[in-house]
Amino acid sequence: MAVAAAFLSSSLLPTTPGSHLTPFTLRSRLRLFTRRAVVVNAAAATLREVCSGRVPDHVLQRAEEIGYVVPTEMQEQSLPLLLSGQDCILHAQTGSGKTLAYLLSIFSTIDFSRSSVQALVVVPTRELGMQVTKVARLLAAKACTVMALLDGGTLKRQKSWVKAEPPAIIVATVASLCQMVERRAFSLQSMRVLVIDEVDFIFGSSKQVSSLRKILTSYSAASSRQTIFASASIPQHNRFLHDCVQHKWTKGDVVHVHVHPVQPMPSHLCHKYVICTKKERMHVLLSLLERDAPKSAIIFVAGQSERSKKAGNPPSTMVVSDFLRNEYKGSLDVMLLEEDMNFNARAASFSEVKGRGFLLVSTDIASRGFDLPQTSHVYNLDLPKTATDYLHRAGRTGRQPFSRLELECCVTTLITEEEHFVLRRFQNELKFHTQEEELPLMNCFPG
Ligand SMILES: Nc1ncnc2c1ncn2[C@@H]1O[C@H](COP(=O)(O)OP(=O)(O)OP(=O)(O)O)[C@@H](O)[C@H]1O
Repeated sequence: MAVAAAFLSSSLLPTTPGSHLTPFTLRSRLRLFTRRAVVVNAAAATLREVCSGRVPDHVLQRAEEIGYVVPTEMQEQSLPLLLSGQDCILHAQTGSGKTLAYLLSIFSTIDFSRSSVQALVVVPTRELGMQVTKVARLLAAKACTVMALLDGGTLKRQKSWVKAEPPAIIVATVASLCQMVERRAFSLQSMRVLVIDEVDFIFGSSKQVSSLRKILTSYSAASSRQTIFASASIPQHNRFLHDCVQHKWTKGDVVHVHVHPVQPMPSHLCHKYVICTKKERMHVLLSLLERDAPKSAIIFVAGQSERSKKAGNPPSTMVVSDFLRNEYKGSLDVMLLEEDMNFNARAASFSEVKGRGFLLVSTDIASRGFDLPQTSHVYNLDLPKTATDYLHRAGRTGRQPFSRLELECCVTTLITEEEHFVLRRFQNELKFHTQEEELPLMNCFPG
């Protein structure tokens, strides 16, 4: 199996305070790691072999039944480190299988017979939390309890459950977790693994950052747990690595597993753009949908501004989904996912979308971690705000690690003439190529 060199940036950290690495030590450390990775790859053909002796057999058996037989490239590179208990920053492309990697690390560490919170996975959105919980429960197969503490109305009930019988694994959003810990529903003193998924996103939110710091330093100590950060994008990762050690979010020997460091965008995705006016956008989208005939698609729309909310306007997501419900004549179900929907409606939308052909109209809440492997097309009806947002939106397609060539995975962005330079900037930053598409023939232009 081919190996891309992972870049272990822990090698960039001074091993003792004040010490510095010379280019020589850096080179020799990298050589050492590359050699070690090759050895691991030569010997490791299956997930079972990579995890052998570390992950309980019943979990590996469940993994195989689900279809996780061969490790992805990022799993091959990270699992030997994760399963040795090393603190890790998993920095790898969207759809590379980070969830399974950190969950296997959790299952290798927890004591299935103990009733205490031993592992915590922190996620930025309810939907990602629901997804991670589902995979964890599938793997655990009732050998331990996995509880989801996600924002919504059930927290009160969960407080009594968690007190009566603490689950071994908790998957939580930052706000729900802090609410529970502060109300002393449970303690994190016996936590042995802490995972922060989409770490750059959570750190990027000024609302969540102080709570996140508490989770990292006040509720338990880095020395008593394994800490794992995951994301496809960790801007200024050397700085982040430095902060991890400096602020004691991790142990001093944290490892940065950086898979495909020079190519953040998965290479199997194709990128296109169509230049049109804002007025033409929805009709252009309709024609694209008719022409592309996606298996399933996510249509990203900008979130509603406070000003527009105050003016009583409907959110763009609703306008677009109503338009598609009226005009789209294909067989896919039009679904809507949006921040302001209540918990039950969001949960229903999210579960309905699974298993059927869909056109999901959403804001960026669907751009992080969402795993809907049947998504063949992504449409950016509005240009994302940053290159990182583009990366995560694009990464909602092409998510079947071993059958990528069977499905055409396309990201199409609708832009005005004036926005073209922004797309070019994203292209340079993320190192991908976009191709201009002719404006598709439209049945009816807006009057
Ligand atoms: N070893 C494997 N064999 C087969 N499928 C796998 C394997 N590992 C992961 N997958 C599948 O690959 C898809 C992507 O995995 P996952 O959601 O963990 O990606 P990710 O790296 O977390 O992506 P993102 O950064 O977008 O959140 C999922 O559908 C998952 O079930």
